[in-house]
Amino acid sequence: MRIDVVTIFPDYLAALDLSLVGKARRTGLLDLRVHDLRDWTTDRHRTVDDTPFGGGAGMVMRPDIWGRALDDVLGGPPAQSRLVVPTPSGEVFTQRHAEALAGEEHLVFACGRYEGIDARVAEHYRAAGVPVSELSIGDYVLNGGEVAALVMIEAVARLVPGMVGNPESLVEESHGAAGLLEYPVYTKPPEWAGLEVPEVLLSGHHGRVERWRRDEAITRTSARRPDMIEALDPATLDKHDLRL
Ligand SMILES: Nc1ncccc1[N+](=O)[O-]
Repeated sequence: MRIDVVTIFPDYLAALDLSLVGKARRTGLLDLRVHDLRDWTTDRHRTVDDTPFGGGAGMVMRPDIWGRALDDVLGGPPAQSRLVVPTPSGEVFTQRHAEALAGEEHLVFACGRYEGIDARVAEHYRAAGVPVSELSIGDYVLNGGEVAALVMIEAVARLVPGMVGNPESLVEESHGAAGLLEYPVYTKPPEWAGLEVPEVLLSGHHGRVERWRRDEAITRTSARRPDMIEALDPATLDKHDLRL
């Protein structure tokens, strides 16, 4: 998979050189490239924004600059690229989106700052046949799309086959295939601060451990995310032998 990120703060994406994504880059699983939008400016001040038509506070990022940058970044191989625009006005990014994006050949993240990117940019590329996803990581306002891009890239990259050591661990985690929050986890020492590890986990009885974990996942999800319980389809409940 190839991922390009276009931003006026390329250093913000330096975190991607660490841990999972850093390893993927070294092993070639992930071809990740970060570009400075200002490299496509032509004026002395390397300007990327201007005042909004219709008035209002703040500045809007110019379509012509973004157009030159995205034409270059989208233009090369592979043939099918998806443009991802992190924005608070986007569809909320979930694990389902991460799974879908992990199946793409090429993702291009356009990180806007200020009041955002001129709306014609997304419109232009959609009309040109480029799939465009305007996605939000949550209902709060950041100063730009870079942090959101980091979040989405990490969520996507770890699903790329070969990225995570034990793919099995991807199933049980929160928001995983079962559509539930993960059960509580424990490790040594068996007693800490006067608190014991649940007896069943020390029993060595795998069937009972599995049952306890499933029940804990349901209890936790019901308490913290009743919306997720509502969204469960009966097939999932059956498949994972879950009883509400
Ligand atoms: N929440 C956000 N605020 C600013 C830019 C992008 C954002 N997002 O969620 O993708």
